[in-house]
Amino acid sequence: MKRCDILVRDARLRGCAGLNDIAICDGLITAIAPSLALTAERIIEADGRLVTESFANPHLHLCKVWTLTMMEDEARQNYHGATMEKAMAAIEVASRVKERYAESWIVENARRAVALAALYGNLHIRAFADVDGKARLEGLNALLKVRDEFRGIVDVQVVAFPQDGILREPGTRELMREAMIRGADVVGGIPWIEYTDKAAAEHISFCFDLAQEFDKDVSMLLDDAGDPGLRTLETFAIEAAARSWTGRTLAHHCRAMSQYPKPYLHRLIGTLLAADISIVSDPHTGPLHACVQELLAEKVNVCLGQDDISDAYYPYGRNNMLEVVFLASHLLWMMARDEIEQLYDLVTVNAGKAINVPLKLAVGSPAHMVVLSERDVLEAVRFHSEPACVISHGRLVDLRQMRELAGLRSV
Ligand SMILES: Nc1ccnc(=O)[nH]1
Repeated sequence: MKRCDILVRDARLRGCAGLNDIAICDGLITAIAPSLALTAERIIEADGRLVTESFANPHLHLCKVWTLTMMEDEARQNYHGATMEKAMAAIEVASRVKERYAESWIVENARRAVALAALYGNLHIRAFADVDGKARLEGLNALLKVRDEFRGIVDVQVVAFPQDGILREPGTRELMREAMIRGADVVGGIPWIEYTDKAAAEHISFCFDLAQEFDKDVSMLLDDAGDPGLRTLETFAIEAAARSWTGRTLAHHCRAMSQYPKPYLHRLIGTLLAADISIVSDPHTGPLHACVQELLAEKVNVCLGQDDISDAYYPYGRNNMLEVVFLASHLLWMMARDEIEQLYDLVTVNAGKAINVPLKLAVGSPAHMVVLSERDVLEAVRFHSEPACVISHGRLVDLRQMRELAGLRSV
């Protein structure tokens, strides 16, 4: 009888009647069919439980995780709000912590957050490291280290992120370039916080120059406040199309979109589709959101992110993407059965596409998957509990070790 590395028996798959076996060999899914006649190094009895591709988090400020406790009490009230003032206040409070930035403690915090991600089957993270005069390259160096530690378990894409702006902050251009030389995976940006539209356009143009020079994807936080006058998403989309950076750009937040006049929104959606831009919305750090339903209806690739874990912007979070779906389901009032299924796609297939990681439970795909404890998507979202098994790159993740690294007691 033929042999494979891992055989998952009697898995329930989304959209499939009956149960299937899944064979994994050399990191790939090699067969999916009922009752496969194979032996394996490891056999996992799914026993009718739901098995899907693993989760991805396309937006996490990983250098800031667990910095909330480093802030004074009064500053902790400044969570992200709908207004420009509140958004800027959170950035300002977070920025004070950065004077104390040191690679050593950021590594420890980030390790804990990435281990939590592994526990929840969240195996691909686009992780932002602040790159500016205060943070210097401490956060970036820390995240590069953690990326290497978790290689093969959780894939971390490190984004060089000019949190305080580029034109506003002299010296940031040089730091961004140095970050790319040191091995950052993605060029980040935040043009909406520059002082003028002209400066925002220059910010975007600088980031694309860097991305083209280093052949990297671009991820930008855009229009992150409830002001319909913020329109850097459009400038970003036009630039992406002009440079043929098709499918290589991800737009984060875009909250202002919820207040755009409808005719402008529809024109904008056309521009997004032309450049194949993905949009990630983070339900936790609301209250305003990109127009998720409208974008989905027009076939824009939308996904959901975790954004923050216990920092100036958001006090909770644990890298559990089913928890993100649970919250999004309430905030977006997407609770019909087909809508819950759609939300599940936003943290699996769509999230993977947004960060250029193919996540699909199909023959020939890399074997990144979760064996959940529940039997269907509705129950999985209801409980948003830890998967029973997590497989990354065709290998079983040691969940006991991940619990330890995450600082949780073993059960
Ligand atoms: N939610 C956010 C976290 C970090 N930086 C931001 O600008 N926003």
